[in-house]
Amino acid sequence: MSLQGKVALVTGAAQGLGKGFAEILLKNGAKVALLDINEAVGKDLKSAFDKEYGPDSTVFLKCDVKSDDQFKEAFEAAIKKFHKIDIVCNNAGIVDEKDWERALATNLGGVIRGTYLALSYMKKQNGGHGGVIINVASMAGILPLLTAPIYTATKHGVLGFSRAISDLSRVCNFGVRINTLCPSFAETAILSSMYSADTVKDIPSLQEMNRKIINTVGILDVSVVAEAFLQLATDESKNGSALMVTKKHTGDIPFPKVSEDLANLSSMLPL
Ligand SMILES: NC(=O)C1=CN([C@@H]2O[C@H](COP(=O)(O)OP(=O)(O)OC[C@H]3O[C@@H](n4cnc5c(N)ncnc54)[C@H](O)[C@@H]3O)[C@@H](O)[C@H]2O)C=CC1
Ligand SMILES: CC/C=C\C[C@H](O)[C@H](O)/C=C/C=C/C=C\C=C\C(=O)C/C=C\CCC(=O)O
Repeated sequence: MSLQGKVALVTGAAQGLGKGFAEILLKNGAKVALLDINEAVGKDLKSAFDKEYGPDSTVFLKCDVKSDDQFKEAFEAAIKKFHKIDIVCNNAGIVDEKDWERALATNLGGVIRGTYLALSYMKKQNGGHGGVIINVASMAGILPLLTAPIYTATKHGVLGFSRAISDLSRVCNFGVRINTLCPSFAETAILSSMYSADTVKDIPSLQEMNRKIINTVGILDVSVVAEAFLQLATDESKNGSALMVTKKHTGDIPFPKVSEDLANLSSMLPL
């Protein structure tokens, strides 16, 4: 699928991975609504993008993904500006092991809200013309990160929700592909939480453990994660995929699809 003339909406777009996703979309000819809770950094990014891609290629919309109202208003503003939405990337995420309800509402709640809103505008049954949703989980959505149990739980939730809703979208012919991105550690501001999160900051042995984990698995460039994101957005065979991105390789996680699950239901359940 070519991105020329397509319209994307990216949450948590002001910096880090979200900024990388927005930039690769712009480079490939899409227009992008940049949603973020951080207005100052988001507006600065919009100004930088204006110089590179022209002022009509992006819009910055202040939006807290924990708020139903703000999220809906942002979708409406994006559609008012660009007249449609083809691609939604639910990327906003935080580490907060202390205020775990905030972490849950942002990382998992934000993805659920964003996915349902995107479907309500894009699915064919509502008069939409289809599209693609990319939800950002993490390798911590597949493996347990013992130094961040809340973060791990939210990302396992993102992966489980995205797999189920993508199967639903396929079975109900919504016309919307839903894929999940599972990157390993990437070079962004969130990495500082490895040493400052409430689970680790007072426990030197856990900080040391984090250091060892990172030294072992390495840190990805944002550009590598952005390339994987681009694959999920443009490759129309990716429908219900969960793409793992590590220093060693980028590849689909071989989960069974719902049809296979149903065919094997009797062998999977203790009936
Ligand atoms: N950097 C990494 O090592 C990895 C990050 N991820 C995930 O990628 C996503 C992006 O993270 P990074 O770019 O690394 O972090 P980051 O901290 O650099 O950027 C996160 C962005 O999300 C925004 N944000 C936070 N709460 C928000 C809210 N309630 N509403 C709207 N925007 C909000 C922030 O203002 C910031 O611009 C997160 O979901 C994170 O969990 C996944 C795997 C690896
Ligand atoms: C407190 C956490 C702070 C930041 C973490 C990040 O946001 C990120 O989401 C967490 C990433 C967790 C990664 C966990 C494990 C990573 C493992 C690997 O990269 C390697 C694993 C398998 C290798 C298989 C292969 O590449 O062939």
